[in-house]
Amino acid sequence: MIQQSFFSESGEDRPYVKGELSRMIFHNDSEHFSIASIKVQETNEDFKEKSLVIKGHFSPLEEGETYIFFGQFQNHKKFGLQYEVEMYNRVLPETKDGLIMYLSSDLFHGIGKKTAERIIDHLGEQAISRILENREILSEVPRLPKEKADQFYETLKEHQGFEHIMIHLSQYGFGLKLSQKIYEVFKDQTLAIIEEDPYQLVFKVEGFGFHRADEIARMQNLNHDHPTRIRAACLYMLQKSMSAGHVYLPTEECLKQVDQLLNQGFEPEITFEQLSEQIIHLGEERYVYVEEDRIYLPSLYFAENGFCRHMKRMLEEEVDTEHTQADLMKVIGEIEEEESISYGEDQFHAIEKALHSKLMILTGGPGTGKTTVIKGIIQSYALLNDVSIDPDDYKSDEPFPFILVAPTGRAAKRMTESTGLPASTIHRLLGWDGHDQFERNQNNPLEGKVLIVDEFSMVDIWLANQLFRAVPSDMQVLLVGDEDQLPSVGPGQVLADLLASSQLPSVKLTEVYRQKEGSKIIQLAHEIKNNTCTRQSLVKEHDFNFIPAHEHQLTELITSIVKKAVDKGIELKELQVLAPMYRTDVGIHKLNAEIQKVINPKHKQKRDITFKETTFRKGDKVIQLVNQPEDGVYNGDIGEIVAIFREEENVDGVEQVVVEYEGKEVVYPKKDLSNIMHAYCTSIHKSQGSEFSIVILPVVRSYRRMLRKNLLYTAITRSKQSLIICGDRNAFIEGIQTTDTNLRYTRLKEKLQEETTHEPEIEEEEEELSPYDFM
Ligand SMILES: Nc1ncnc2c1ncn2[C@@H]1O[C@H](COP(=O)(O)OP(=O)(O)OP(=O)(O)O)[C@@H](O)[C@H]1O
Repeated sequence: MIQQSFFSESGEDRPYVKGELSRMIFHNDSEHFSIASIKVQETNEDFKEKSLVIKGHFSPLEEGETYIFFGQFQNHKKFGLQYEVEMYNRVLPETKDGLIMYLSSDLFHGIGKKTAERIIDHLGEQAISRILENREILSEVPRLPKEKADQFYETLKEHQGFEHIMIHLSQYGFGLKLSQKIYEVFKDQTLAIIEEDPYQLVFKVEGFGFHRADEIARMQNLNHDHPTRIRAACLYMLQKSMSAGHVYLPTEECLKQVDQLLNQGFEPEITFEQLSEQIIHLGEERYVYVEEDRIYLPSLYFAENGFCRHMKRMLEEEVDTEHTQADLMKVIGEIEEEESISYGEDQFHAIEKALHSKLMILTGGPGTGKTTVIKGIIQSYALLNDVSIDPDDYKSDEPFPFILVAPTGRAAKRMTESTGLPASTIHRLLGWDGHDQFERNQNNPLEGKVLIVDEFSMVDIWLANQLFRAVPSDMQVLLVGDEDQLPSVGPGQVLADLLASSQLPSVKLTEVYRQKEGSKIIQLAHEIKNNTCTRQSLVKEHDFNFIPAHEHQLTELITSIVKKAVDKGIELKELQVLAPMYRTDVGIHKLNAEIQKVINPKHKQKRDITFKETTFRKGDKVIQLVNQPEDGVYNGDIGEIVAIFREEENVDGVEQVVVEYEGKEVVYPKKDLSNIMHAYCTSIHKSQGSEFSIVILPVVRSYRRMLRKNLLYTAITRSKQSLIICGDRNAFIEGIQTTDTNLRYTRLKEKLQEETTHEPEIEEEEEELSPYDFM
């Protein structure tokens, strides 16, 4: 019995170990991760032992069966030598007699020795792989009734199909993990589908890119004008545009981009008619929604229309108040006395308007009193409606009337600190499951009287729709934000569109109160906002300094500033270097590496671990890069590495890094270290919603492509006490004079202004993909 190779070049030269599976030790369904032990029969590796533990991403294998495993040895400190499997193959009998014995075994009910002989006689020694590729050939076997043939095929597929498919997929260069994912979608149709139309991978397998499918198609000599190639390209372009913040693509733009993508180096060119025809087809199949001259991915189409409908629903309602203007004046007077404050005219107006509006937007730059107004609204509402603002006064089944939320954990924390009331992230409020389900929706709406959303500029169209799906019509909502900050990372520019539509009551606070306390940072922010900032504005003050530096001096300058601050006892979490780009000579990666060298250098008593090109060390400041709700950490959270464990020091037998995020510890097995990076320097985009005592901001010419007013404004407004800008004054001034021309394609403003909203043709619940699936 030796291995039957289904494919001639399945890697005879590759290192392998062949053996009988003696025991499955472990299997994790969601990760498709298995550990098993085998009795070794043969190997081309330098290994003389009789048994071996193998591990990798494969489904449970059958005990007693023989397999050939391709992979590599790993020396596990605790468990010794193990084999990490990259690919495997069940060993089938190769001789005719062996095959007959196998097919007539108990495994295949109703196939006796005679039938097995006939199968091999007619289909040859490659019978198994031939049948798996095309079940119809079983009809060539005489005296094999269809029913029996079907049953035989099903059993064969169950036992051989999966592995057969996995081997085939590995030949396309897919790893076991991706192959599993593909198999889960197409099951036994996998190979047929990929061979006929690899672009189905783009449609059906989450995250599968167009270019990869295109490569497979090329290997299969598929025509460059194959209809699904055109459709997949269109879908790909829409997904790409969504990552750039667009909610839709104008048809013409989409056609242009698809044309560029598809016609590179191909003759004859795919015509405009062919492209249009396939877009119509995509629309019919509901992979896209075409609305006039706009093309949407379905989830964004529903989000934009849904959000717009919710806005209109809220605006149709009146606020049910019985209090008079005199009542309001009285309670505001009481609050002013208690808080020793005298509200400015626009602040008073904001409080009054919010109390009378179902839905209102409050905007304003730093220090204009947005938080002061939020507190004023809550206090006035409580006094006028005779409700308590102490959560402890409410029984567990009695909802607290005020719901305070923000898009990020840090912004929510700041809200709690400034108002003294509980605040959470929007995701948590809505009971997000970490994928695409939200516990709260129109069938299970939020409970409370007043919803206040801070940092609303960071909320994308998709989250905005999810939030308002859960807002009942009798709730009052206040959206708070600063329109001059960067738009949301996700698609849309919801706050800007709402303001531009002029359909919602809004109040803009302009008078700066914190400036009165002598803050140059706030003054600078407002000068940038009002386009009045000049070189003269950049003079040194007690909380601000612009240190000129050439590009080649920058890294050294920044590391020395950080070092001095740390030596003075300033905590790392209070100090943040912010930069716009990752990969230049003075980019985020380089700055992180250099600062680490100075602040947390290699030390024999400090453990470290290297993952890809990064060395993480105990004491390093790190940032979480993805949402990990199961561990309570989210994209943008900053923490510190507090421990590094070796394989032999923990029950999981893998190297681990422990990061502490404000009192909460999260353990990362080595393979998950791509979820974090150093955070001595972070991107300005990631800093949205956070504040730091000290901000150090490098601004140099090589960042030019990124330097924009809203980006620099966002960076500057992150600093609370001290702002140090290092670099080139001219680059800075040019940056703040450059407005973002990368306009986002959204239709929200116009839709809000239209009297009726386009009704989706199918229910929102039918959505399958969310924009986050592509990000
Ligand atoms: N009417 C007022 N009279 C006196 N001080 C005020 C007034 N309004 C606000 N302030 C003070 O100005 C400072 C900034 O106010 P607040 O924190 O409410 O502004 P903000 O817009 O929320 O600022 P940021 O966006 O920077 O957090 C606070 O110290 C606050 O107490």
